[in-house]
Amino acid sequence: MRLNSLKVTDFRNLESAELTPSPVLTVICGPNGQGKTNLLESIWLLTGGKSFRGSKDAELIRREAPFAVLEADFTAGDRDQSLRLTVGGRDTKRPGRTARLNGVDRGRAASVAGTFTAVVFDPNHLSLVKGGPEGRRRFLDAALCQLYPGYLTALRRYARTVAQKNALLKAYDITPGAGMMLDTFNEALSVCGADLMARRAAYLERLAPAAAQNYRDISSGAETLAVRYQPTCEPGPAALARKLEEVRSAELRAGFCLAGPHREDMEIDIDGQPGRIYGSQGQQRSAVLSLKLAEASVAGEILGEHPVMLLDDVLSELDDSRQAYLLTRIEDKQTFVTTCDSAAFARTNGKLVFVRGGKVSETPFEGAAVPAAMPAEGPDRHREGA
Ligand SMILES: Nc1ncnc2c1ncn2[C@@H]1O[C@H](COP(=O)(O)OP(=O)(O)OP(=O)(O)O)[C@@H](O)[C@H]1O
Repeated sequence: MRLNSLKVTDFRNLESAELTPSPVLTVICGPNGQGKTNLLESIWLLTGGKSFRGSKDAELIRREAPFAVLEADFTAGDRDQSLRLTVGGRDTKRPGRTARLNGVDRGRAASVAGTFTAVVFDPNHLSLVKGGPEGRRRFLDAALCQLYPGYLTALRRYARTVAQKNALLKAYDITPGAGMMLDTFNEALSVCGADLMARRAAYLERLAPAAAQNYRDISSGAETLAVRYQPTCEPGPAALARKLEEVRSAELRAGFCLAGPHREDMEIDIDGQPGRIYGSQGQQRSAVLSLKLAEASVAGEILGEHPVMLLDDVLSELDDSRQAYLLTRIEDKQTFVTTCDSAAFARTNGKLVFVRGGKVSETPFEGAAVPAAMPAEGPDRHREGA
């Protein structure tokens, strides 16, 4: 997957901006609060997904403007395509996000999901290592939903059944025929739960070695990362049914469902120790980054098209050699990195793009600090065509 050009109008603080990225690495530089993440977010929205910042559509439109427009040319497989995404305000004829793909009106932006694909790292993803199991389950489920359309349906069915079972457990003593109803719920949960577990296990079997390799590369072989699935029980509906039977009386006491995919976790060890407890900030960041890069490569293997990588503020807390890995060794996947670290500008062999006050330029803004080590603009600075 390759983004060839992007035109942004009235999106957040980007009144009118154009970007011609490198096919490999583009480093988006600028001080805090200038619009770097906004530019990255605009690329992400081309996927048809919601903002990775959890923002509402109306917040995406430049203040006082009626709507925002994103126009992109990209290559998927061997095919050049164009996508126009409009974010309409409440007062416009078409509020919300709508899309035109190759000149054809496709209605809601979500309908183009899967056409332009990207994986994003933003600092909130650090909770993948630092936070509780829920975030790790969400990571797994979000990745699986992208890969297998049926997964979302199965997940929703499972969540609905868990909610119904929880309601029953809470009112167990006053519900006629509660025992039989509980059996029925457990039977349904063991079938659809085992299905989700099988998908998660198969996905992690591919993700874990890829993430471990990425971590070795980022840390120059100095440290290891191990990612392990912690399933609720052995695979298969029969094992899950047995597990649900085992916890039956505990569930009756607790008043909610205690076993199944909604209680699982994924263990993330750095150098043999739980990363959540013992990992340093830089190690935790490297671990999340390794997982995100692995998510993209597994998606690339399964879907036959490597997603574009969007790495927001990924360099902070990383030492020089880890930064160098990101700034110079990304070789064949299109990647965008934002940074406000002016020293990073000098070290990259990617294409530099400068953002200042909502304006985007391929040359530094007047008065901007540019390190002396930075060589003059020239074709060998960029790895285009690499
Ligand atoms: N809807 C909007 N209309 C106008 N400006 C907006 C809108 N939404 C956000 N902004 C502005 O965008 C700016 C923030 O941009 P962005 O988040 O891209 O910063 P950044 O360059 O990534 O900074 P940092 O390095 O601190 O992460 C803020 O000044 C904010 O006021």
